[in-house]
Amino acid sequence: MNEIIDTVGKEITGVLHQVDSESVQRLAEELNNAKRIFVDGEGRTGLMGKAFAMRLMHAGFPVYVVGETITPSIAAGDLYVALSGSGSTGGTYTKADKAREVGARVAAVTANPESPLSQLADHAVYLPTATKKRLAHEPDTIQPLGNQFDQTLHLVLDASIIFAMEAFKSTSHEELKQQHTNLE
Ligand SMILES: O=C([C@H](O)CO)[C@H](O)[C@H](O)COP(=O)(O)O
Repeated sequence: MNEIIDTVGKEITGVLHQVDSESVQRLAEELNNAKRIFVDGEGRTGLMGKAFAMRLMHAGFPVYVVGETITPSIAAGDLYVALSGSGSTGGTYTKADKAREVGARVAAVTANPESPLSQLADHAVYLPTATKKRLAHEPDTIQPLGNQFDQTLHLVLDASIIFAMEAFKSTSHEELKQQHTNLE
């Protein structure tokens, strides 16, 4: 068991060292410049998106998760954050396309820089990880399906919030705590 935990940790550390930090910094700038932020992704990728959206809300960003009951329509000046390891998931691509059509900006986080989503996005962060597709350029992994992408996604998105908080908001831990639900 120790060996598995150790290998998973090494996989993620290795990938994180290859992420272009400037592209993550630019994502943080996109978050800060957006009128409102709409986070989207399917399956486990979408679950990482929900964790990201929750923390953005605590940090004071106007954010929605696409598909949730009270999410309004997207408009010009907003940012659609499209999360997809493959970059080819139909629903995410179609919604990104729609978001651009109405004048919103699109930021993608994906493991495939050649994917349709990467081509469409105004800004893309590339995570050089293994996905469920197991494409030729993807690294080896002991983990199933898109675990390596999902884990890296979670850490990189959290890092982008920390950067945005430090650079643009100076939000204190106490302020974040104030935003945390008190209905639990
Ligand atoms: O749920 C998923 C699957 O378990 C892979 O780990 C994916 O996140 C879902 O299928 C969406 O795929 P991508 O758009 O390629 O991230």
